[in-house]
Amino acid sequence: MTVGTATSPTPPTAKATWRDYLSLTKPKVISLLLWTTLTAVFMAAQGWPGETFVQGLWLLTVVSLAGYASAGSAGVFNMIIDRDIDLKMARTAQRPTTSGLISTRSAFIFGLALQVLSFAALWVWTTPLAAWMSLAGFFTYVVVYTMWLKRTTWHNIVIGGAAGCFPPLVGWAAVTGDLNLFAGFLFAIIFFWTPVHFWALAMMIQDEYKEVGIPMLPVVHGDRMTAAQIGLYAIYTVVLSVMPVYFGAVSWLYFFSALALGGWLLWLSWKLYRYVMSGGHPNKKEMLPLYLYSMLYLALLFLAGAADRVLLT
Ligand code: HEM
Ligand SMILES: CC(C)=CCC/C(C)=C/CC/C(C)=C/COP(=O)(O)OP(=O)(O)O
Repeated sequence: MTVGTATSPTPPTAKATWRDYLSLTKPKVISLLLWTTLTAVFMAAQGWPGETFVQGLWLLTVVSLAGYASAGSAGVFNMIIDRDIDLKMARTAQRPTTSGLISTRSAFIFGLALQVLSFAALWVWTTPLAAWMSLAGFFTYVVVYTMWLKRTTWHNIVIGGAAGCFPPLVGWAAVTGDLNLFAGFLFAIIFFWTPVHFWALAMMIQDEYKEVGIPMLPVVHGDRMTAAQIGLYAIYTVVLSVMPVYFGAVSWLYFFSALALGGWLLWLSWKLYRYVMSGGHPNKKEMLPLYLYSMLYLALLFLAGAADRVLLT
């Protein structure tokens, strides 16, 4: 997490570098989004995703670059739309769109170019459905979450969080040109995981959200309600994560991994719930483990899914 301090706009003489443009794409967040895309490629292919080594490598390269460009473009538009509130929060005040280092016009052209290139590349070199799925993710994040829900309701990240569920569908559709029930489970797992991931963080930085009037759950309904909702969503996530085993889509390797990983997610959520219910105040020491583990959880769960389907199913 980057923690900065609000500063005045950068002088117009300062020149943006490629690193500044890269930062608009939210690279760290994308790394996990892309991981869910690439592991889904292997889950769909149930092996190397091509008839020859080169074919598979080509598909992985296209999906990685186009997936990055699409999610990156969504990040760029998010930073353009949110530049007024980003300027007022220490965590986001240094962004090139808020400091004025990159103009709105340049950011817009950059974001649009990334999205157009990504859509075309997925369409031409993978499948049209993969291109549509990435556009759906982009639309959900930029329009549904950022423009509509983020500033209006605490349900913002539950509904808007659907954006982050599209990357595995992009990977799956890139291989098969189709979607199935298992791909639907991958979508659902991320859908229910997102509130656990985000609300743990939102509790820590709720003062900033409050100051800029963003109605995140801890701001609107307090810590107890947030801790309870985190617990509920953690239960949904773990239950959903083991369900594909029942349908025979994955086997024991995934099953035991999902149980172990999920067990720890439940334990950390329970610990947080107990702490908050006993009157404890949200702080880094208490919230950080769940926030950080949530990301490891998702990464390892998807890895287990890919390993299982490639080696065993
Ligand atoms: C609407 C849904 C989501 C919201 C509101 C959200 C919000 C956030 C926020 C505010 C941060 C802190 C970033 C920072 O410190 O600048 C963060 C970090 C992160 N998020 Fe999410 N997130 C969401 C969904 C996702 C999804 C679906 C993924 C990947 C599958 C993801 C992966 C990450 C990663 C890897 C980080 C760590 C980034 C870092 O260390 O800088 N997030 N998230
Ligand atoms: C397939 C495809 C294109 C998917 C896009 C999915 C996507 C980009 C999800 C991002 C989730 C995320 C970082 C939310 C934080 O936004 P925020 O505005 O609450 O965070 P901030 O305050 O750090 O800007």
